[in-house]
Amino acid sequence: MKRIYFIYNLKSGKGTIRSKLGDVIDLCTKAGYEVTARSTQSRMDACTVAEYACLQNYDMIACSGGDGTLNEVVHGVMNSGMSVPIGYIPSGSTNDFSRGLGIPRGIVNAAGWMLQGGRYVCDVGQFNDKYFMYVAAFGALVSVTYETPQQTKNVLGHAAYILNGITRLNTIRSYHMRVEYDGKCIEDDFIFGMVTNSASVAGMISLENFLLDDGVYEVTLVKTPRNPLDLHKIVNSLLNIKEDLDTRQIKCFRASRIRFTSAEPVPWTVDGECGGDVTQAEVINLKRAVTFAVGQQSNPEGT
Ligand SMILES: Nc1ncnc2c1ncn2[C@@H]1O[C@H](COP(=O)(O)OP(=O)(O)OP(=O)(O)O)[C@@H](O)[C@H]1O
Repeated sequence: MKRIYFIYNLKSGKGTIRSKLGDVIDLCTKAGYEVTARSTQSRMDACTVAEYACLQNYDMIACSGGDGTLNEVVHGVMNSGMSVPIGYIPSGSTNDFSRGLGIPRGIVNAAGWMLQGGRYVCDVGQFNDKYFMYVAAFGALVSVTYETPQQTKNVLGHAAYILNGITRLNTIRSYHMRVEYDGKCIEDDFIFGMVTNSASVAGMISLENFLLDDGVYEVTLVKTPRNPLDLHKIVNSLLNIKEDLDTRQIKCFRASRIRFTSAEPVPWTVDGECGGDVTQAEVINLKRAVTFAVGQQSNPEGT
């Protein structure tokens, strides 16, 4: 019999998975799987368990939680060196990545969808020695995703990020950085930068024109504004990125390998979790490195 390992985080979002567990297990059973279920017991538990499930030759790993839980499961699968498909049932407070993958809303809908047989082979990001699925970022706005207290996120969701972000606008820091990619180099003062593979970041910033399996990232760098009007324009542009921007204040480009260097340590966030303070960040797109269980449509092989 096929075996599925279901990892769920009761601490993510509003804990909605708690009341849907029976339905998810029933769907997996009806789809022909023997189910092993485990609630995450601490930070990084999902990583350890996902690696274990891969090494035990489970046929699929299902996980329910937010972007942080998914990130840990991806770490586990990558660490195992195996390509066991991941089924993702979003139940966090923002679930940025799920929008890009097209996962239907609602826990039961998402669970049914991941069991339909399609496979999507997706790029994974490497940020120094960490992996990420949809964003590595530094500076203003994005730091709110991991500095917003979990309890506030659970109760207020997106609104928590926005409130927290606005209260920080007057304390924005600037970082002098050298950014190297594809034989090019930009050196300037930046308040914000992000490397993304996602339809949205922090539930606020919406991006279009991206592919999750093309081996390249969208990079957005925001130069330090010279006055409050500049800052206002930047925030407006960032909250509604409809196409590639390359204005005086915002630099956008695509690349598969980017190196950020600074004299002082810069705090980064990786998939909404703390990524550490570093003077050098090497960001690499690992093309089509992890497989997701998705609906009925698979992405074409080798594109
Ligand atoms: N039993 C536990 N006790 C405390 N923390 C846990 C436990 N299990 C998992 N965690 C941690 O909870 C954190 C938040 O999880 P997750 O990101 O999935 O939810 P979220 O923050 O609500 O969603 P999102 O990232 O989409 O906003 C993760 O860093 C994870 O390691």
